[in-house]
Amino acid sequence: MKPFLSSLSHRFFLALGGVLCLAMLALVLIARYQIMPVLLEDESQYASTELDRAERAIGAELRHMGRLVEDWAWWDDTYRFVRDERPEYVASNLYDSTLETLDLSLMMFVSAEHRPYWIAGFDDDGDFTSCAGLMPPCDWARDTVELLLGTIEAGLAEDTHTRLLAAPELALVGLSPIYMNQEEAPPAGWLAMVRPITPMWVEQLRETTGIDMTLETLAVDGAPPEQSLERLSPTRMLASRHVAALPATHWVRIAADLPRQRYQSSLETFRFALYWTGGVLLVTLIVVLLLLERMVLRPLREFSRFTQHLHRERMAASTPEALLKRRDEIGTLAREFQHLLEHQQQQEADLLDLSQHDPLTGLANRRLFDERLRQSLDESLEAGADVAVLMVDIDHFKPYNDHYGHQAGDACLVALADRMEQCLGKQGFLVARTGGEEFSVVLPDTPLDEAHRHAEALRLAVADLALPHATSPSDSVVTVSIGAAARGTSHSCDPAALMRAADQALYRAKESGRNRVELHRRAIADSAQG
Ligand SMILES: Nc1nc2c(ncn2[C@@H]2O[C@H](COP(=O)(O)OP(=O)(O)OP(=O)(O)O)[C@@H](O)[C@H]2O)c(=O)[nH]1
Repeated sequence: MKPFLSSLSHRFFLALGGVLCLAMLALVLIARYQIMPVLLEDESQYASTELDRAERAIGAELRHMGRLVEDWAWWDDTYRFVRDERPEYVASNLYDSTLETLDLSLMMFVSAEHRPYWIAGFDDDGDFTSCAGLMPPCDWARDTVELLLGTIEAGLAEDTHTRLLAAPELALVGLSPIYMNQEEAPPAGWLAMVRPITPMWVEQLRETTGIDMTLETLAVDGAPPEQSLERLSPTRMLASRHVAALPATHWVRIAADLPRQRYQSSLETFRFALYWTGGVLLVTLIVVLLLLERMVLRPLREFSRFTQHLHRERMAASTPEALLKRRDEIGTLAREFQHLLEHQQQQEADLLDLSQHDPLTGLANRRLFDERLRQSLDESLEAGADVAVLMVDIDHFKPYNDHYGHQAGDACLVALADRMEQCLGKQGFLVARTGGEEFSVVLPDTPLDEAHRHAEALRLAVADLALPHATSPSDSVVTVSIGAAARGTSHSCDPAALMRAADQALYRAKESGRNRVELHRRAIADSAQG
């Protein structure tokens, strides 16, 4: 089985998949370390703004409280009342419906000597009590009264002063010095008003601000963190802020339950962008792979199939037309490959030609002659036909060479080869140069007598060339001696035996004076039989 990575498409798939994963990882990291912190910071600012609004709303209530306490404190009747000059003040002003109307749980008049002068308010059971000082039945107000007296003594209430009260109950407190016509100090006393922070009051604040807030008391040593943000769920968060209150060790915690709408919508937008980016990258990956498959891999596979076919079949095939026609790099490669292929095929043909032909005369060489003779013998045996061979040898060629030179000897060989080719080659017989000055001819489907006629014609044709041979002891021109043998239909023999028979006939021709044809008429024995 081929390894997975040996395929280009697999490698591209892995590489592009890797790029896709890296891109997605980069997006996730950007989201985690760049976008999310910005979103969370934006959310913190939103929470801070909402807490500011809540605090401003409470501040507005406190200012309203301040104006109310000032109105009463700077009223002449109040001034005279705390100076013991208007005893009917209590009966005409300090009754339960007054406090109910003003939404107060306690009103306290303090004398210039910092003593509770008059206390009016609702006790823990909601009963209205009114007392000339801190005494029964106004004992329920002791803690608040002492806390407020302490504040006045600490000099905090030289001007109108409002604070949140955290204990003993959650309330708004307004303190103001009592003056006649807003004259300057010393004041005739102080007036304190306490407005309880009831669930209804908080509900009103929620409606006014649109913020789902709660207020609660917190008693801690030291200052609590000014602001905190707790993300309760993907959709809700709890922002809280601590506001200083009375007594000094206490704080009022404003907690706002806020929607995480902005964060959620930003997150949604980002997720949308992320999914789209991922989707686009994925589609790009698929398109790139498809294009790669179509434009590169498929032609390459076709090319590879072609070369495998070429290798297997060893045939003179041509590169597929579709590849040759391409205008891209693969087309260039295919055309270059085709040039190489043609060049190689040409070289192979040249080599084959060289390996089968004699370079001097261009005739078939011994290798091709042997091959063709064996083929002719096999075919004629099946067809029941004769096969004849001629062995042709130039007479006295050594003296020719010696006299005219080797080059002239070569020219003589070429001239004789041409003549033999004209004489017999044109008739379809294979003429071969099988030795230095020796030629052989194979004559398929030719009985010995007919071979004799061809041999005789050849001998005369050579003599007709009239190539002068001044040093020949037997003639004045170049002549040849020919030995002929044939394998009849009645018996079989191997090529060597047939050639030996022809050679014996040639020997006799030489012995008998040369420039003649001799036939081997006896039965030819196979080489194996000796
Ligand atoms: N020029 C040339 N001479 C060749 C070539 N091949 C063989 N020869 C010569 O052919 C001659 C053959 O001589 P021999 O075999 O002695 O016989 P011959 O002189 O032809 O005499 P007979 O065959 O008996 O008639 C030698 O001198 C070789 O050098 C060749 O390619 N070119």
